[in-house]
Amino acid sequence: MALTENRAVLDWIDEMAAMTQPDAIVWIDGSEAQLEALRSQACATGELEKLNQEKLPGCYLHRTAVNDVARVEDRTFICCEKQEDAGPTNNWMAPAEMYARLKPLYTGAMKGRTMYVIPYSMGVVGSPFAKYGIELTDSIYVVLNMAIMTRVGQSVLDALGDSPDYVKGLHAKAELDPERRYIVHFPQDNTIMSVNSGYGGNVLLGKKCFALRIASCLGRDEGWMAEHMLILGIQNPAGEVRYLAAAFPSACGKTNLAMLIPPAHYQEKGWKVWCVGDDIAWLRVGEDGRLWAMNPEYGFFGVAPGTNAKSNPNALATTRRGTIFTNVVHNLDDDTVWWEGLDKNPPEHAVDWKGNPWNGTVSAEKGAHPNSRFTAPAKNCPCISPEFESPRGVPISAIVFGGRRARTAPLVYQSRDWEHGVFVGSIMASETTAAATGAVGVVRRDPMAMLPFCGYHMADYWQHWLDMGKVLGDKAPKIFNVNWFRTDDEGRFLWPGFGDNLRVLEWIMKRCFHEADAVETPIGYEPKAEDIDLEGSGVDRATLEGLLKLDTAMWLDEVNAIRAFYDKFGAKLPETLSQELSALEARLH
Ligand SMILES: Nc1nc2c(ncn2[C@@H]2O[C@H](COP(=O)(O)OP(=O)(O)OP(=O)(O)O)[C@@H](O)[C@H]2O)c(=O)[nH]1
Ligand SMILES: O=C([O-])CC(=O)C(=O)O
Ligand SMILES: [Mn+2]
Repeated sequence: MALTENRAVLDWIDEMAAMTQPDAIVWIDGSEAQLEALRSQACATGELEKLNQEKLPGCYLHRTAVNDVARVEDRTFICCEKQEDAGPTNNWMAPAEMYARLKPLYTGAMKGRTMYVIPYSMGVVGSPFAKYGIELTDSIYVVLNMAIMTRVGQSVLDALGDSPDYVKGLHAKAELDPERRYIVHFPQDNTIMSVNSGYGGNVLLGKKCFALRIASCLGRDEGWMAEHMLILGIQNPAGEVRYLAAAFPSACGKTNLAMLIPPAHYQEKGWKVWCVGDDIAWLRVGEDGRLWAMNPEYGFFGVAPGTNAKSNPNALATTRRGTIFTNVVHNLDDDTVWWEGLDKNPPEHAVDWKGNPWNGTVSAEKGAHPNSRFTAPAKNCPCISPEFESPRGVPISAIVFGGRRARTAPLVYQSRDWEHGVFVGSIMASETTAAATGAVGVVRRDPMAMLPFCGYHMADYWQHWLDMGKVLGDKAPKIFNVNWFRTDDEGRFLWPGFGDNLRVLEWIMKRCFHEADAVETPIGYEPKAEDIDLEGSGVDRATLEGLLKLDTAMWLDEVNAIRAFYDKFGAKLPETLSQELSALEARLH
């Protein structure tokens, strides 16, 4: 039975059902009883496996198809009327053409299956900043993941009332055919269509599809920003909590930074880090003129490999109940899960992510997929911020950009002002990871970590950042860039990373509150080596100085690479950014 009388919703569902032809339609009301029944059903069909309920209560394992393990950027489209509005970094097709192409793929796709109707909210239900969506899917796995990642159910429909203002999402697994896989966004229609995939980033439509690609368009039109950013609060020994938002590309450390545990001597002094969000931030100018950030999500869809009791005990603790694991190792001895980097004891009797028998003590092959994930409730996180459910979010003092750069980028630098900071974000580059299909370890430009997620022309997006800076004026957050991934000649990381990153965040926060000095360099302001606390880090002063060092020749090459990248944007490139590039070049000479 329908859970709403909203005509716009009911008519759309009728239309989608007529096309996909499901045997039944089930509305997700958000009740635990309904979700539990779906879990049992998914276990009966093998879609989920129930794990050891003593060690991992409420936890389940799922495997995707072997050719469906990451976001597919080459099959992701932005379908606005004019190609120039999608820009050179997005795949584009005219909406009418794309609708026509998709129609046969969806026609009859749910025959013999059930269509689930998931009403969901990005943000606290009823808050003025929340936005609502409805996802139609034929996958129980999607329903159960959405119920962790977003707020779902009747309350969302009640808050929506009879408004037509919601984002439509249609997902069908179809044949899981990679040749006919499409992740498509129609910004003018607030519509998302995903077909032939069952991997989270492609099918949990509230996440990248809505909260970034569609929301970035809404933000442009409505004067706010949707960003691929974690949000965290840093409590200093005086008890003050200051917030920052940080954009790193996929699999470059957002979840880890968001849940950071301070080094021992920081803890002794009273430092604490609070997690508000680990992947997406919606940022608005508050009544006080400052920039406020809220996390529209309700859970974490985190990278499993590398997560362990030392690197990220908070993330690990978060995954110990109510979590769905995808494409990790199933340890048959005690019915738990394992992944590379969890500990040094890979299980002997296990099943790998492909579903094959696997013996971790002898196998040369990885047991978990490098992009295997956990879907865990945010409330499980031991350091979840008391402001997590605050409808207005938290005030942001610093914005931090970062990526994986083996050489060029120093450990940290501060931009000269907002405009220069936008430039710093626009020139971000990072070595690619397993979070998207394609080669790993290749340097690519990933402006503001939004290359795969910006729903419109990237140069217009940069202009939007510049415009936001004008509105914020002297209340704008300070903008920084970090790089935890610099390596020595043998390819070893020079910086310990993880909890030790707080040493850098401390300097960043002090800069925002005029409590620390800096050295001016051609690329921006860097810390004096003595202003980074190294006590207990295992890093010596010489190494730190190396981490902060600039190679002018390398940066001049970088200038050329940036110019070539900027050329792609033609006349739309904001004048301010080309001026910033020339100014950087002049300072380097
Ligand atoms: N060397 C080093 N590795 C790190 C650090 N932080 C995270 N990593 C590794 O980077 C990988 C990805 O980290 P995450 O925190 O999951 O990345 P993310 O940005 O949240 O990724 P998405 O969920 O794809 O957006 C993991 O294998 C981590 O172990 C760090 O400070 N130093
Ligand atoms: O969307 C996904 O698949 C996971 C994610 O957070 C990212 O890739 O940034
Ligand atoms: Mn992400």
